[in-house]
Amino acid sequence: MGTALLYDEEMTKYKLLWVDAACKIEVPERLIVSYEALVRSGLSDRCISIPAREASDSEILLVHSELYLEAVKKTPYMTLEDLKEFTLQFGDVYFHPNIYHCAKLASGSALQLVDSVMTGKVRNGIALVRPPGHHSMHSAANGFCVFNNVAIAARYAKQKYGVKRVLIVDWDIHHGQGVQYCFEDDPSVLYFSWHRYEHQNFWPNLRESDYDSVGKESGAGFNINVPWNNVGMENSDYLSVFCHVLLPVAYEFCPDLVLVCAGFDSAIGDPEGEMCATPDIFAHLTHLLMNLAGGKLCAVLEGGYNLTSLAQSVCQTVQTLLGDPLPQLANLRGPCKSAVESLQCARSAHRRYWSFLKHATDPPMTDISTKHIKSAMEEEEKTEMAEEERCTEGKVWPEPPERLCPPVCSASVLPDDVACPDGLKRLSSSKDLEPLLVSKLKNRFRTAAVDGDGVTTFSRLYTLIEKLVANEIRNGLVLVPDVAAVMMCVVQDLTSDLVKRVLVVCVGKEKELDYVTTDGKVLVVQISSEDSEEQRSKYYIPVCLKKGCSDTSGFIQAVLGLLLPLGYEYNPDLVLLVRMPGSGVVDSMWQQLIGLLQGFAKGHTLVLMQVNEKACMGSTASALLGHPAPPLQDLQTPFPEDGDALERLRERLQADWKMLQTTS
Ligand SMILES: NCCCNCCCCCC(O)(O)C(F)(F)F
Ligand SMILES: [Zn+2]
Repeated sequence: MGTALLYDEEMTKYKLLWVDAACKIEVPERLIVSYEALVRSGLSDRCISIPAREASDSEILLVHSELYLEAVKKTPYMTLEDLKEFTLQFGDVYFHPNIYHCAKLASGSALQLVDSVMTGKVRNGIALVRPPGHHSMHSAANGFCVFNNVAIAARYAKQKYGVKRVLIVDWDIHHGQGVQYCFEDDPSVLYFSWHRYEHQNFWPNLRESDYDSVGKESGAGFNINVPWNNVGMENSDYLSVFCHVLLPVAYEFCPDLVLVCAGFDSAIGDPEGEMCATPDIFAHLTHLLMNLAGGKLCAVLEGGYNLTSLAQSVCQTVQTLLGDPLPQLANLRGPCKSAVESLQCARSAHRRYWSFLKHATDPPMTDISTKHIKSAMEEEEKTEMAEEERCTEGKVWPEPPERLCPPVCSASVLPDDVACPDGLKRLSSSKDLEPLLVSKLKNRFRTAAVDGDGVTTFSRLYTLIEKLVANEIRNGLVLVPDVAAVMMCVVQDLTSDLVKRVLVVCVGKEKELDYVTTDGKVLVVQISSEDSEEQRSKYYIPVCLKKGCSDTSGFIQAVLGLLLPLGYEYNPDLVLLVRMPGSGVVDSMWQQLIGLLQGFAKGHTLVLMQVNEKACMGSTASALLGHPAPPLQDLQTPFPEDGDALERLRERLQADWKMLQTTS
């Protein structure tokens, strides 16, 4: 299934008609450069074009009052003076004779996108719209917004398709207070927003944008605010909040539909955000949401005012929606102190509502009243920091790297008597191994793993790895008689010259890994039921789940809160996913894991499985081919000892691995 693209040039046909410093950045070119970048890069041709339509009155009334709608209806007939007068009653927004028409098209586009996804016409999609929506309220326009496009879409999806749970992720740099007000008492809509806040010194300067606004009445726990109290946030800060706040809650919430308030003013170069995250971060933010709700994801444009970073960010988002390999994010150095404080506050504010956050620790007590003093000091500190160090609009950043699709998506190396799963390309050709390597294999493994056909298996396996590294193949599946033996061998010899860093994810445990490299060329994360007595090295991380890998709650918590942050920081060139026989891992969890690991090493994942587990080859192949993983159903509360152990493990490791930091 494809990716929908909604765009109508009619939505470029309104603009600011008078002088207003607050509104001058919201220009038609925002939409034009975004769409043109998609056309120039060939991405628009790969999307399924869906026409925009006007939202009807009843659809707009799902969120807004009749009073407000009737008032806006009059604006097309207003004189310039009337429009100015009408605008005065609202904040940081402007009206234009054609904005009502465009606002209906913007909301209608979001609804068209929901229809296309919910009817299965497409898997996911994006609507490039203006005016944006997330600030507009029941009876008020605000912050360039007239109708709340995403809030209307959420209500529409529930009403028309009986969607039970909607997740709204708002990565725009401003707080979508309109969305928060709309759903704050509604447990069926989980609203997550991060936003520049600076202790209430940044627009819209609302006390209720802080982390302690968690929702009201039955909606308590379903509103998550992560305030950024400094500018200059980077990729590490964004990913840390996804791994340690949003994703654990999102997986526990288990939404049927994901809507994204896709504002790109949170990218580097934007005059509003003044952040430093690069456009390719949106490739990963999108990817991390794509295994929720069976892949049903609707992104709707909100803000974004630096036309260069906006266009790049839109392309990065669309390329991920299309399933292209992800760019490697280099030198993630962990969240800054202010970000750790924000994420720790958000986690502790939500600890009582989400079992996946149960072990969050409280931030050191700094009562709110001292906050403005602190921020003044930080302000002082920042100005001391050389001005050019901070991100300003003049900031330059590298073009996002090209994300080439290898000619072959998924290859397999299987024993001759095992049928190849649909969609996988069987690798039979294999160049002969150097005799030296064969003899090394032979004398290292006297087991059957390296008898006659064993050498064939090895030579095919090495060929597969060479093709992965050469980006001729994206990922692969290998079935062998003895997984543990082959893994040891592959890892030892692999890191010779072929790849610089291998992330080995070992699911289940047969026996102690009797080697551990300490040079950092291999990072092993082993998830199993047995505790490993001692902590070997920074590069061997055993995660123990009391009930073993069949405990999906514990497993997904370890993946989100430990494996993902580690993987991002380690930034491997190859991921070796080893499924030990009898691990007991649940199929949907296995597919989720493969899906999430695609975020590393440009998707170069090599799955190693034992021949006697060939029954799960089908679901493995499906995940490797990029099909969305099935939702993790009815997740139980994780076992307290596992939650505690994970928290302790993070605290112990965070000195070496900055991305594990959740406590300041
Ligand atoms: N220096 C100019 C001050 C501007 N203050 C208003 C900012 C509005 C932001 C709107 C947005 O970006 O959140 C949306 F997504 F809605 F478009
Ligand atoms: Zn914004």
